[in-house]
Amino acid sequence: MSKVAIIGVGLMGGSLALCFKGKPGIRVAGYDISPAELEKSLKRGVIDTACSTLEEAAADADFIFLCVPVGILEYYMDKLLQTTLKEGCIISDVGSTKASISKYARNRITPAVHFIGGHPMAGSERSGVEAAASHLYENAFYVLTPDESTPREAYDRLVQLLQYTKAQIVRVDAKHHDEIVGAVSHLPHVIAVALVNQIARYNERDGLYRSLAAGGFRDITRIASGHPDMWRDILLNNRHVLLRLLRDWNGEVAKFADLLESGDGDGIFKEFERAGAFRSQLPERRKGVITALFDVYIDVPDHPGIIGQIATLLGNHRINLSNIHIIESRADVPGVLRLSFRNETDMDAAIELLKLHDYSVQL
Ligand SMILES: NC(=O)c1ccc[n+]([C@@H]2O[C@H](COP(=O)([O-])OP(=O)(O)OC[C@H]3O[C@@H](n4cnc5c(N)ncnc54)[C@H](O)[C@@H]3O)[C@@H](O)[C@H]2O)c1
Ligand SMILES: O=C(O)C(=O)C[C@]1(C(=O)O)C=C[C@@H](O)C=C1
Repeated sequence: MSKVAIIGVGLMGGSLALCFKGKPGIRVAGYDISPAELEKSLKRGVIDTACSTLEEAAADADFIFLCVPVGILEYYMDKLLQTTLKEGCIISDVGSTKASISKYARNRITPAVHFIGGHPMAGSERSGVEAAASHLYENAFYVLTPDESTPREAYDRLVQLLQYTKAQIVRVDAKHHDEIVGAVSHLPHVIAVALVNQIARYNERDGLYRSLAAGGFRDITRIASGHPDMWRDILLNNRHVLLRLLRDWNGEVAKFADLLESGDGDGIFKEFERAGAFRSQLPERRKGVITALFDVYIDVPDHPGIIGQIATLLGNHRINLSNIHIIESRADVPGVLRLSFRNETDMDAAIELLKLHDYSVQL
């Protein structure tokens, strides 16, 4: 029997619990500061056992997931390291920033247990266990940030458990994660909130602003309804990255002001054209925009049936392909195919096989 302890059974923790609960050989224990939340998660069947203390949840656990706001991760890390944990226990988290908690853990962790930071790139503006769903992570990227001191065995064990989320695991350096996620998640939240507050200010003098706010405003501002506690912690934690991003953002806004001032229609057209082209390349059916690390690119000659041949070749060798995408396909140039795999093992096996069949493979 494996015991999984979820600390903070809200949207993210509750969704993880739902992925693991009822799976063969797994028991899910939950702890939350709010007895009401914990009671709800037990009633909803999200966890097997509700624990009234952190120590009770952590005792004998094989995996502990910290699913609390970023600002209290270090506090819980300390508390966990003061309790008796099972030898080989893996502590992970789902916090939206990774550099500080990874560094904090690295400086304190004892050899008997492991910390591997995590961040599923999925979520919503809602919070609490009512919003939890077993499919929340499906097809999303799930970042893990092990470092050079993380034993391979522990990393593999965590990846194995996370297969139940049906997410695509990507391994990223913690600082690199914070830079990219600062740009693709934290900055957009700041922009959405600032925009809503600007319009709310106009609406105070003329209520027609709110009435006429239609699809466009709703689409770009859904994320402005995120939980203030959670976002305060994230933004403060990643503030050095965000300050740099906001300076860049000011530049983008200033560029538009210049284009408008000079009446530069071509310039405006080009801005929209460039944005549309990039946006159309965002991964489909996925909930984040971090580049998959399990992608390979192959040059393919321009002849009919080539995609089928490659898919069949991989299929015959039981290598699971999660996506196939034609990047370039013109009569006068060789095509480029992007093959995506769910994990490193499949990707490595595919590279070996394709090279054996004389394909030119690039990572
Ligand atoms: N919401 C998202 O879209 C999203 C996505 C990815 C990662 N995250 C990260 O996941 C973490 C949890 O976010 P969430 O959206 O699940 O929030 P949530 O509010 O839905 O859940 C947090 C849970 O933690 C509990 N909690 C709060 N303080 C606690 C404490 N001191 N001790 C024990 N439990 C405590 C709350 O009662 C709640 O049940 C955050 O670190 C956040 O950055 C959120
Ligand atoms: O979809 C949303 O509502 C989210 O805000 C999810 C989102 C994101 O920005 O993509 C928000 C915070 C996370 O840490 C990860 C994902």
